[in-house]
Amino acid sequence: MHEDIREVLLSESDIQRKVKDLGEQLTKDYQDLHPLCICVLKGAAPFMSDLVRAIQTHVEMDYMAVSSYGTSTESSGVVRIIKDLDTSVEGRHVIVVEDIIDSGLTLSYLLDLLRRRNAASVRVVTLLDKPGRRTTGLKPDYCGFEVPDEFVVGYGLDYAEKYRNLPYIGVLKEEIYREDP
Ligand SMILES: O=P(O)(O)OC[C@H]1O[C@H](OP(=O)(O)OP(=O)(O)O)[C@H](O)[C@@H]1O
Ligand code: HPA
Ligand SMILES: [Mg+2]
Repeated sequence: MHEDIREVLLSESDIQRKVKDLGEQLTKDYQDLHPLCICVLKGAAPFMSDLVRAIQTHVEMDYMAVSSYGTSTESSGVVRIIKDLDTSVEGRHVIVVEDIIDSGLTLSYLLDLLRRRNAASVRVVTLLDKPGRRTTGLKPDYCGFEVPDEFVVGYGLDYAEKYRNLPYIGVLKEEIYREDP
C-alpha cells in the first residue's frame, strides 16, 4: 500500500468484478442503440478504458475534460470545460462515464449541456457515488459503489494530480492535504 493511503476501500479485484457487472448490464440495456460513451477526463479514464472492454455491443467513445477541484479537496463550484467533444451528440444515446459523483456540480453542468445539444437520451454510469456530499438532486443511473464522505484517490482519482495510477481506491491520509494552523 502507498504510504500516503490510510485505508484501502476497494481492491483491484473488487473494482474489476464490478466493472464486469456494469458492462454486462450496459450490454443488455444498449443492445443495437450504438451509444456514445463520454469519458469525463481525467479521472474517469481508467474506468472508461476497462468499462468499454466489458461492453459486448457496438459503442463509440469520446472525451471531455472538465475541472472544478484544482489542487483542493473541495469543489470550487465553478466547472470549466478544458476540452470539448469531437462528436455531435444530437440524436445520440449518450452514456456519461464518471469516476465519482461528489457534490454533483460537474455532472449537473454536463447533463444540462448534453440535453441542450439534443441528445436522444443521457444516462450516467459512475464507479463511485458519495451521496453524503451532494448539493444537487442528482442520482446516477448505474453505480459501482457508494463511498463514505472521505477524500478518496486511485484508479483515476487524484489529489493535486497524484495517485491516479494506483490500481485500487483508498482513503488519503488527512495530513497529506490538511493545512496545519
Ligand atoms: O460531483 P463533483 O463535486 O463535481 O465532483 C466529481 C468530479 O470531480 C472530479 O474531477 P476534477 O474536477 O477533480 O477533475 P479530474 O477528473 O481531472 O481530476 C471527478 O473526476 C469528477 O469529475
Ligand atoms: O473524493 C474524491 N477524490 C478525488 N477526486 C474527487 N473529486 C470529487 N471528489 C473526489
Ligand atoms: Mg480531480
